Amino acid sequence: MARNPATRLLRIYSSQFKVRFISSSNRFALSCHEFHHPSTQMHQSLGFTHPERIQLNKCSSSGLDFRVLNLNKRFYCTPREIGNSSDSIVSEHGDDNKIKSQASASTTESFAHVSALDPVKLYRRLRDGPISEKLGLEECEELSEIFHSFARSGWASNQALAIYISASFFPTAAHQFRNFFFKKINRDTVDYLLSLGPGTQSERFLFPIFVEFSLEHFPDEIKKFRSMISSADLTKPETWFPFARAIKRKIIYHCGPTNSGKTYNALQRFMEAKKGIYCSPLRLLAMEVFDKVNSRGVYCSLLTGQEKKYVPFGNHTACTVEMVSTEELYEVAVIDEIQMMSDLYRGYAWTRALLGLQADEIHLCGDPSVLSIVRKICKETGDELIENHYERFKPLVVEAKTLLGDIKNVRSGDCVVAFSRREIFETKIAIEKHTNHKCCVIYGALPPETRRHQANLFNEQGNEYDILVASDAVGMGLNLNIRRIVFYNLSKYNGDKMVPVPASQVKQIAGRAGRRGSVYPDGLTTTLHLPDLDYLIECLQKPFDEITKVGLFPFFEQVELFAGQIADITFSQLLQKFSENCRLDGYYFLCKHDHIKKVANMLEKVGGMSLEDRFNFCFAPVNIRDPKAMYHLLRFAQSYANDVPVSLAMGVPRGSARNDGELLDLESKHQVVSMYLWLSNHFKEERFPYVKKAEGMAADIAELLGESLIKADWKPESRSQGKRDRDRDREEGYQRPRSLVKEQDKKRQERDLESLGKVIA
Ligand SMILES: Nc1ncnc2c1ncn2[C@@H]1O[C@H](COP(=O)(O)OP(=O)(O)OP(=O)(O)O)[C@@H](O)[C@H]1O
Ligand SMILES: [Mg+2]
Repeated sequence: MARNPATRLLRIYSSQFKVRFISSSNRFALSCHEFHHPSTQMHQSLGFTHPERIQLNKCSSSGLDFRVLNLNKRFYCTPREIGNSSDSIVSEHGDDNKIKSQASASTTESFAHVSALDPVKLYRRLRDGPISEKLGLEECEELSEIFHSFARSGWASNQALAIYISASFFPTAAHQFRNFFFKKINRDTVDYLLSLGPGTQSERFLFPIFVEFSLEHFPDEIKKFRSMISSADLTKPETWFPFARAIKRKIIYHCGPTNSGKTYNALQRFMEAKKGIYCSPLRLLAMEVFDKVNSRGVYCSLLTGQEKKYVPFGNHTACTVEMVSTEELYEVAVIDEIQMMSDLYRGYAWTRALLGLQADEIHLCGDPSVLSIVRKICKETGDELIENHYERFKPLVVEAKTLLGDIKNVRSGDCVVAFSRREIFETKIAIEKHTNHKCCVIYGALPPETRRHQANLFNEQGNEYDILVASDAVGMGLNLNIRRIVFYNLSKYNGDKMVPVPASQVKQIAGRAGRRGSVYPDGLTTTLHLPDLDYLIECLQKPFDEITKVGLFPFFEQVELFAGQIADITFSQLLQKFSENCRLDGYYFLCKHDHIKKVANMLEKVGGMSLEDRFNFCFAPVNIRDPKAMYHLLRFAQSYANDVPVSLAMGVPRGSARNDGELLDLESKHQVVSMYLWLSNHFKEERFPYVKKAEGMAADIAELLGESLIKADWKPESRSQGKRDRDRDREEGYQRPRSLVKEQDKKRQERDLESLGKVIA
């Protein structure tokens, strides 16, 4: 009669161990205070110390599989090994592959067939089989560990998306799967799973069974998630614009570095066309084109988020890229600064313009970084692509001498670029105090009108305003009379910490110097501090990175469709869910929208707003770090939702600013007025009856700001920068404006004058 292996084992082991037989089945628990080492060899090889806790996972005619719990190691003994009491060899299932394979070779005999089973069959066998016999405590523990690891597996959760098990539902599904398993598992499967242990192997084994289980148990969840996913489908964005697809478009990519005539050439075609649209990255640039084109006798209207200037009989429009219509037909469209498709926040506007414009000819102007992705897009859209490559009119020369850390070394025609408002004002004040130069100032928070005024003041020859102090706001496309760009520093605050300014941005800013047609056709660039020079040179020499993804953002209709799948959720949560679940093709990314979510959160307080109004309000141009501006936006939304005329309820100061606080207040007030104008252009105009008043206020504030900047000789503050700078000063010991410097200091000083006169193409 075949002996029960357990009994045999017990007997064999009895000669070596003192074993307490706990389970009535062939599963054991040995507690090690009763464990005696069978031989010195075993004792040495395992290094057991008393007391040990042993769990026997498996004992059959093929051998003994057990785990030393307090070592958390698994071992396997073959019957021969077990039987040979004097030479007991115990193999460890662990890091040692040799031992592992020896173990699994033995395992093969008993339960390896489980791994070869078709998961569908295995699942059905489990499902239709009897309720499983009770598992031992230790076995339960280990199985639990395996399932726990499965439920937390990123791989499994990711794979589950393919059968429409969402990432948020996956842990629940995995838990129910575990319960099912515990109820229905059979001995071989337990043994096999235990032999795999928690981790990759068991996950790979369990997953197909999980799929079968899920398909049968969660049809509703799967259906729901499937329709949610299909409503958050952002794949194939080229199919969103069937009218553009119906046109055989000719795309001309004007590809080259700054100051190479890209925009100029595109605008030539724009002006020749019967009907044209120019899409600008900035209001200021749209205004510049609007002026230039009209001055050439081509009637051109202006359309930005804030202003509509219709020129009678005009068939041309200069607009900001966000405002471009994909419904109108044009002969020629120009999309300037096309590399902005990859912008993390605003990229979607360029992508939409490229995919959706209904134009016979589309001129793209930009650096080469998105050329290969534009090629791919044109393949998908079926458009013809023509590439025109450009070189800089004049080389940009790096002055290796730098300003030697002394701002007094500025010269007429210099533009000093700094990356914070505080540094801009500090520089302006220092220059005006220590030299005979006067400064114009351009930075992002200034209204475009004021920036334009400052730019004109600087561009005009024969006045004392011959230095420009600016932020990276001068970086894009503008044509200024700059002889030399001087980088005050080359690092900036990214909202979290100081980081080096990206090379592409450095190139773009430096490219403002020596524009063709300006009074200084030879461009120079340098840094204030010598140690920053190498980084400047490095940036200018660096080839353009190839962009691999461009931005997308859903239309309202897509968000609405998605919202239909989910009940009782705030708008900000809805956006979050959308971003978690949306599907995108390989070379698209979903644009960041944290600022939109912040506004959405604030607007939660406003009841009675339709989803569409909410969506559109969230795009209003507001500085989310400016509490005053946020307060006014909330007020506008409340009035709008309550169906009462939206009032401005804000006064304009009588005179120009006398200190930085007042200057900040003017900036902030202009932003509120600008927001009002934007809303009036995006919602029913009759609900915003004070547009005229707002336009007047915007002009007055812009003028006051201009006057204030000319007078400004006070120490700058800033809404958030002040605190940040204080924190930074505390942390790092403020000596002078940060630069990249500290780390690379010594190395660079050695090389400084070597690169004198270095010419960068
Ligand atoms: N063929 C030309 N004749 C006269 N002026 C030109 C010509 N091409 C370009 N320019 C002038 O050269 C300057 C730079 O040209 P443009 O603005 O087109 O450069 P860009 O390559 O678009 O630069 P960025 O990348 O900085 O936008 C402009 O003032 C433009 O008017
Ligand atoms: Mg340009």
